[in-house]
Amino acid sequence: MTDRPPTSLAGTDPSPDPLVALRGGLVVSCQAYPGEAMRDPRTMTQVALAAVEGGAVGIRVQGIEDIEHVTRAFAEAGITVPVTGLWKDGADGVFITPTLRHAVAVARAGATIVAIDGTRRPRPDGLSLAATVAGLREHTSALVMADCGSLDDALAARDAGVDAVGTTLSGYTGERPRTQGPDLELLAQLVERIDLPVIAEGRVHSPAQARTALDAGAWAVVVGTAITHPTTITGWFVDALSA
Ligand SMILES: CC(=O)N[C@H](C=O)[C@@H](O)[C@H](O)[C@H](O)COP(=O)(O)O
Repeated sequence: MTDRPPTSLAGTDPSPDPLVALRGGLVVSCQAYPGEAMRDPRTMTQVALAAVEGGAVGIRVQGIEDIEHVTRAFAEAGITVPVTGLWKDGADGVFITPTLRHAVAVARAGATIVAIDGTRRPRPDGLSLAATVAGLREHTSALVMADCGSLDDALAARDAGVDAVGTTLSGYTGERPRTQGPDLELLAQLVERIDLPVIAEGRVHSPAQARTALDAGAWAVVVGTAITHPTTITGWFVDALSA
């Protein structure tokens, strides 16, 4: 791994198209879970700012308060790095920005890209994915990323009119095995079949894996846990020492 100088905080990418700004780069997902020590919008904002200092071309943030906080801080600092927002409601089934109401709230909180559940499972509000995307476009100018768990999900999401698809839910919906690292097989399928930006996300745990995902055709690579979740990272080391 080479050391690289920190990127200037101001205006890291002037591109008006958020997806173009992400191309070929690293998106850092900054999330802390309910009850955790770091679950505080100020903390997640500091983590997001640190990730931008390190060269992230995009940030992914969960929860309305965190999205508001991060986007406000970025605006104040003149940072134009796109923020992908999501709202997790619940912990199983369709829980990543599950309804149109959640999606609109995420966009209104300041996200330029809204990540929504992009699976073929029934949504809690009864709307189809296509109706959700259409509704979001009617109310906001945000782009839509579909968090998918399989090729069939991504094909359906493309047909529903999303702007990008991600491998985010691979290994979590029962359609794909939960691979040790990123699901490179699914990534390759999506790159081959889907004529939209394909974002590699989920279990990218090392720079080498991120590089491999990009070389496999990913538009951008999202890393969460391995950069921003110290409890899990600590556990990796503790496990290694106690093995
Ligand atoms: C399945 C699910 O709920 N994924 C969530 C989606 O936002 C996050 O918990 C993940 O941290 C994120 O996708 C990044 O992945 P990883 O932390 O593995 O780098």
